[in-house]
Amino acid sequence: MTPLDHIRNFSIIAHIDHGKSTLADRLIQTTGGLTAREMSEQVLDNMDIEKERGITIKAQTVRLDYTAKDGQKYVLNLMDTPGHVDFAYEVSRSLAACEGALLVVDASQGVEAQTLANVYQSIEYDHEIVPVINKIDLPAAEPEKVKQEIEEIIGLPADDAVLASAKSGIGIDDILEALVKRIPAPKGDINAPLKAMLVDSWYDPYLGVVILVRIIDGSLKKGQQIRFMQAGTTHLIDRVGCFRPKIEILDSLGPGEIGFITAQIKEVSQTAVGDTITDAKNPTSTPLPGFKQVQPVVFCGLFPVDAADFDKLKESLGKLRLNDASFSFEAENSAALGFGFRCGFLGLLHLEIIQERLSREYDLDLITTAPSVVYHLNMTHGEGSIDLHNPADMPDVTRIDSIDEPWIEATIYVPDQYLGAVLKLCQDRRGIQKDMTYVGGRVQLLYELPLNEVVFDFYDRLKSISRGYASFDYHQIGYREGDLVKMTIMVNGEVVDALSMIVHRHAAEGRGRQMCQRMKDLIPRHLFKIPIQAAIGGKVIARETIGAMRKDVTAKCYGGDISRKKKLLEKQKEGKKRMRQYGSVDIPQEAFIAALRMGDDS
Ligand SMILES: Nc1nc2c(ncn2[C@@H]2O[C@H](COP(=O)(O)OP(=O)(O)OP(=O)(O)O)[C@@H](O)[C@H]2O)c(=O)[nH]1
Repeated sequence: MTPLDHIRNFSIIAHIDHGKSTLADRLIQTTGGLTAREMSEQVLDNMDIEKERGITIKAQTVRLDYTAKDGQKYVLNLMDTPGHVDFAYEVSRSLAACEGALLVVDASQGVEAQTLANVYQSIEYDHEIVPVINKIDLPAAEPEKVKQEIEEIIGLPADDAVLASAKSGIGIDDILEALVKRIPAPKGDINAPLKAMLVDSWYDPYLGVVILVRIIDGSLKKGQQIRFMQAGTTHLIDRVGCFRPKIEILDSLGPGEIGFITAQIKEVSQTAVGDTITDAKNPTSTPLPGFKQVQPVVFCGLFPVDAADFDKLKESLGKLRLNDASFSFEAENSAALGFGFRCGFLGLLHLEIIQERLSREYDLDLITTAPSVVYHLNMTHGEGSIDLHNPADMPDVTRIDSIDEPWIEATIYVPDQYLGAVLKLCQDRRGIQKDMTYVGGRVQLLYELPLNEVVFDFYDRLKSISRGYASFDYHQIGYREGDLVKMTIMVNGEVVDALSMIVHRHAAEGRGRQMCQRMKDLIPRHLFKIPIQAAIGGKVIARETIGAMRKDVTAKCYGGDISRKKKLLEKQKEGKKRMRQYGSVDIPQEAFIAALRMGDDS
């Protein structure tokens, strides 16, 4: 156990790509957590996808030993935090376990939307914040300008900001000293009953469920009976340890310390993040406030391209959920796509990551239906209100009084040469401008937007119209009534349930036309005409027709017998009739995928 005044708990907060993971690696290397040889690039990002995309998904904690210039030995607990908006809740829980934060800002980019969102959270937790201006090795670095931005935009003094390059190792010692000197030591009472925060948990194939804890009071050791206060369950601790980043087993964890425990727990779902862990026999009387439960906000259907893969998909989703309690799935049946699952995600990136892991790690070929948000339907005839997760399930309009949709408040930073395009994008997406401020050569925009307009492709569009320079962050601000309708797509008179979507009435026609055109290009000609229609209720708002392909059955009978020719033509007609009768149109899988991939030209 480390004495309280020799512990420092901190997280690193930054906008995506400003160098958090590189800095974390450098700190681990400098304090001897890993030798240079062991140091594979970015050890904290340990999932393949994280490495490839260069983003951090799961927050990790590493214990560092540091002998400061004052000759004292300190234990520094570093919590890595993810940078993407979809995972903002993980930032929040890591911050709750610390007393301070390193605020990393890229010297060539300056303060970005996420820097701001994260730093405000950190301020809410009363953290001591140490600004670090990273990447000063870059020729485009402008540390003085960035200091000014930190002061003007965030309102933090930046005189003593540390200038650093995580890549070339400049300023690393200064950062370590600043951590010891400026971040306060944790408080706690070893003699009080155990009180610890369940910070995070994940499934490890060798250890079972691993629980990351921050001890407030008391201590934790092997063989101790603990109770999760919120869940009301009791468990026997079988391991106590920390990450350096390699696992190290410890005798115990004391106040102020961060480490992990295992207690033969089989599923992550049994461990609620934010729960208070206490001693089963001598419990604390005051549990921690806990965290808000995260709710999936974006839903879509996942269907196997090959129907035989259904069981495999089910099993794979179950495995993924073991480690990610924030996504949900339940079986769904679509007339167009067969058996699949309706899945809920924290955002589009989360959706893409799960989708990619399913195809890469589990070798599954999938069709994803259009992502949708959760609508509140206020029903007539005293039926109350219901949550709609799947547009295909929308009840008859006569039973619906009004529809509420989720709204967000978005902060966008954009260099002023792209301002016009960004304003237009926000306007097109029904945005309401709340504020616009100039900071240096950039503009900070505050917009209220319906989430439904953002989930499709807003982020991608924003990046492409600003050549990657705009940054974006958002949080939900509640539900508002909207003039929303369900649009269905009919192919040959039959509703294709997988293509149903909820849209704003004014956008319906445009979207409908676009869908019909895409389907027209993608469905091959058949022996009969195929109308493709977009409709609201019974009313068709857009229509395309795929012309019939006339198979030249008579081609083979050159010359000769007219009666034989006639007979063949008759037969062909019959065939046509049968096709029409069944109403069966072969829609290739690519058609769904392409039709659902709106955006490229919307
Ligand atoms: N030139 C230079 N490049 C750096 C420095 N620090 C990080 N980088 C590079 O910047 C890119 C982003 O760094 P990461 O450490 O992955 O950024 P991050 O903030 O952890 O990103 P997320 O994990 O996605 O939130 C990488 O290509 C790094 O090699 C630096 O000091 N100088």
